[in-house]
Amino acid sequence: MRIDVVTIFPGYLAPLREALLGRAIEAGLVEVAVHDLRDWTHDVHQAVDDAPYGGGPGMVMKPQVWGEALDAVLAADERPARLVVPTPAGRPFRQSTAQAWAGEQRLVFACGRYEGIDQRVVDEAAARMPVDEVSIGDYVLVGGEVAVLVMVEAVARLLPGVLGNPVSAEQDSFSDGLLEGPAYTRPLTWRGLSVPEVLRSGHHGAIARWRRDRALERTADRRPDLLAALPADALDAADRAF
Ligand SMILES: COc1ccc2nc(C(=O)O)sc2c1
Repeated sequence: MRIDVVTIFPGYLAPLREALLGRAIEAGLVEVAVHDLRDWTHDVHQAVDDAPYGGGPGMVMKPQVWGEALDAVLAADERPARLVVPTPAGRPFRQSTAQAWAGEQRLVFACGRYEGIDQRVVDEAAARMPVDEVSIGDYVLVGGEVAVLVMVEAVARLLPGVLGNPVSAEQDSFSDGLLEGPAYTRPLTWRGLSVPEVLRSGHHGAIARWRRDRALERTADRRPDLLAALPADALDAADRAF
């Protein structure tokens, strides 16, 4: 997969080259290119925004600059791309979104700032490629860059070879519709708190059952909406007995 990010703050995306994802890039498992939107300005002030039609607070990012930038970035690689535009007005970004995007050959992220990007940029792009306007949560950031860091990590960790243990991704929170339960490691007792006995029993069936019960318990307590959204056949008799 190739990932392109267009932004007026390229430095915001530096964390993409750290740790696990940085190693994946070095290993060639994923390609990441970050582009400075101002490279496609032509005036001395490198203007990327202007006042909104209809009035109102803040500024809107200019369509001409974005149009030239996306044309150039898309032309840099022949692989078909999905354009992703982070926005507070977007559809929710979920694990299912990350799983769907992990199958893409190419993702191009357009990071807005100010009051956002002129809508015609999205509308014009949608005539030639898939476009997703997405939000990472019910809060408002200052720009799209942090949302891109979140989404790129969520997608990249699903790509073959990126995670050391692929089973981890299969046992994530949300992968089975439930939140993950508690996890423990050594020492056996820490500040008077001990690891649940069942986890030391070596009884794999009992351990699996305990873990499932803790996941159900935590999901019911913290995200009852996820429990309600589970397909009818997702819970077996033992789950229902819990
Ligand atoms: C202007 O660009 C923005 C501003 C806020 C914002 N908030 C997001 C979110 O997902 O919460 S994406 C995003 C993009």
